Order: sequence, then C-alpha cells, then structure tokens
Amino acid sequence: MKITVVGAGAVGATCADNIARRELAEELILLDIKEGFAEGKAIDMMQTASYLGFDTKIKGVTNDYAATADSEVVVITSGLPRKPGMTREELIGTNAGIVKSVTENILKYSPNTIIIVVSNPMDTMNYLTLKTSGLPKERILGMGGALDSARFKYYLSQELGCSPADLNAVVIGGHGDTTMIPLIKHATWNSIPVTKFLSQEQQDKIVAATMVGGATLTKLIGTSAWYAPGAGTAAMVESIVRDEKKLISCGVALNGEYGQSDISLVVPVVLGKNGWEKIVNFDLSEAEQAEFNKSADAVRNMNNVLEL
Ligand SMILES: NC(=O)C1=CN([C@@H]2O[C@H](COP(=O)(O)OP(=O)(O)OC[C@H]3O[C@@H](n4cnc5c(N)ncnc54)[C@H](O)[C@@H]3O)[C@@H](O)[C@H]2O)C=CC1
Ligand SMILES: O=C([O-])CC(=O)C(=O)O
Repeated sequence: MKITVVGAGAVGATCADNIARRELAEELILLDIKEGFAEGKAIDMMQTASYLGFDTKIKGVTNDYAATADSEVVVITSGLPRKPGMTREELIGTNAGIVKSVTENILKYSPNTIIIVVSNPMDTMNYLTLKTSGLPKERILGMGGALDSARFKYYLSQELGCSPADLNAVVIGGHGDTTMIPLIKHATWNSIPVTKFLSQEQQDKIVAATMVGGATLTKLIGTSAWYAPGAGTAAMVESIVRDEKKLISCGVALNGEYGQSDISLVVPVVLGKNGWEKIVNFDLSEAEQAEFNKSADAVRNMNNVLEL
C-alpha cells in the first residue's frame, strides 16, 4: 500500500504521523512545495520509528510528483489556513488554484487513486476536484464531517460528563461556521437519545459550540487546528485501506440524495476499499431538511465563484 499526503504543514504532517503510527501503508510520500520542508518532516517522523515501533517508510519530497506514482490514496492538505477573524470561504482565491494544480499533477502519476480533500473551503474544493479530475465520484471525498462529528462528541461529552467513545453523534451539511448541521435529535449515548439528559439550553449551547469549533481554535492558536483534523483524515484513510466499511460523515457528490444534486456536501457514507461505497439516508425532519437546503444554497454560491 502506498499513500501520498500533499502539504507537509500542520494538518498534512499530523495526518502522516497518524498513518505511520497505525501502519496503514508500507510507503508514505509527503510532498510540499517549500524546498526541503517535507524531507525534514519525513526524517523527523522516521526518527520516531524506533520508539513507536512502526514499519511505514516515510519519504519527503519537494514537488516531485514522480515519487507519488501509483499511490492508492492521496490526501490533499496544501493551501492556506485561515487566521483569527477569517472565514474558511475567504481562502478560496488562493486555495482553488493550489488544489486544482495539485490534483492535475497527482493524476499524471496515479490516474486511478482515491483523493481525500482537506484544504478549505472544503465543500467547494471537493466540488472543484469532482469537476476537474475526471475520477469516478466514489473516489473523491472531502474531510470535514469526520472532524465536526468528533467535535460534536467532545462538546456532548463535556456537558454529559461521559466518554466521547460512548456517543454516536453526526454532523452533516457543509464544513462552514454557518453551514454545518450537528444532528442533536439523532445523537445517542449508548443508544439512549442525548436529548433525554439535556435541557434545550444545553442542546443549543452544544450545537453552537460545534458549529464554531474551528473558529474557536483558530482564535486560541492563531492559525487553524491540526491534531483532530489529522486524526479525522487518518480515520478515513484507515477505513478505506483496511476496507473497514465504517460509517463516517464525508463530503461527497450528491445525485438526488438528501434532495440535492450537482454539489458536494457532508453526509454519512460507508468507506471501504473503493472509496465511498454507499450514502446512508437519515430521514431528516422537515426542519433538518430545510437547514440542509439552506447550507446547500450557501455552498452552491461559493461553488459558483469557481472558474470551471
Ligand atoms: N477540512 C478540514 O476539516 C480542515 C481543513 N484545513 C485546511 O487545510 C489546509 C492546510 O492547513 P494547515 O496544514 O494548517 O496549513 P499549513 O500552512 O501548516 O500547511 C499548508 C502546506 O501546504 C503547502 N503548500 C502550499 N501550496 C502548495 C502546493 N502548490 N503544493 C504543495 N504544497 C503546497 C505549504 O508549503 C504548507 O507547508 C488549509 O486550507 C486549512 O484551512 C485545516 C483543518 C481542518
Ligand atoms: O477552522 C479552520 O479553518 C480549519 C478547519 O476547517 C477546522 O478546524 O474545522
């Protein structure tokens, strides 16, 4: 198994670290445009192998796409992160060009790969990849729901005083401060609806905190988060390469599902060796479907900015 991570910055390096620790690949290529940067990070990670006991061979390269040839999965994290006070959408001007050129270069050497897009604004960057790569839609996934669902579980666990591992909680919609939809009415604590234990005020607080989870961390850190984004992306990679069939919220092309078409939005999908294998329908309430449609309108407005 060969995996490539493009972008050796905060998220890309953390994702690579998670992939190596779990030995999801024999060969892991880390690629960055900044001279020597990916090489340095790869050597640093390889020097943890004797302590962590992994066998994955990590190699860093500067813009050398030939080294990525025949990758089965490629994660794209290249691009600018936001600064405090910015929205993810404001990154579109720079990141669209980066994601498009990276995708073209990757496909020259791995024409049948599975691509996971992390760069923001993720919903629109994933749509761009869907429109320009020519890959089957099942082989293109956006990472956002995996992270937002983990944040949702974190905030629920804080309020309930429970382990996040005992929670089932899902975020759908867009990966934006105002477009994500934490489905609190569907969330359970070991099969019991969480709403049974939480006042309306607590529920509203958890949903609001989840939606601005990324902005909160950006304000605290000065740039956006990387530990949970790296771990969430690696969980998607793991379900694909081990064919685990995990149900994870991902950005995928909708073709009538959830009432939307010609758009990438976050919905629960089964992840296996062929990419996303099935979209699972949630039977949304009327109010939830209205929120989903509103998120779709906002994401579509961003998509319209792209020069396709
Ligand atoms: N979808 C999600 O849930 C999340 C998305 N993000 C997004 O991921 C992206 C990366 O974030 P960070 O790692 O924190 O940023 P970073 O600045 O630490 O790393 C980005 C890396 O991309 C590299 N790069 C830029 N242009 C490139 C190109 N053409 N080819 C190869 N490499 C290139 C840069 O040299 C840099 O090392 C941002 O757009 C951020 O908004 C971050 C967290 C979560
Ligand atoms: O907040 C950001 O800009 C980065 C991101 O997508 C997240 O951490 O959710």
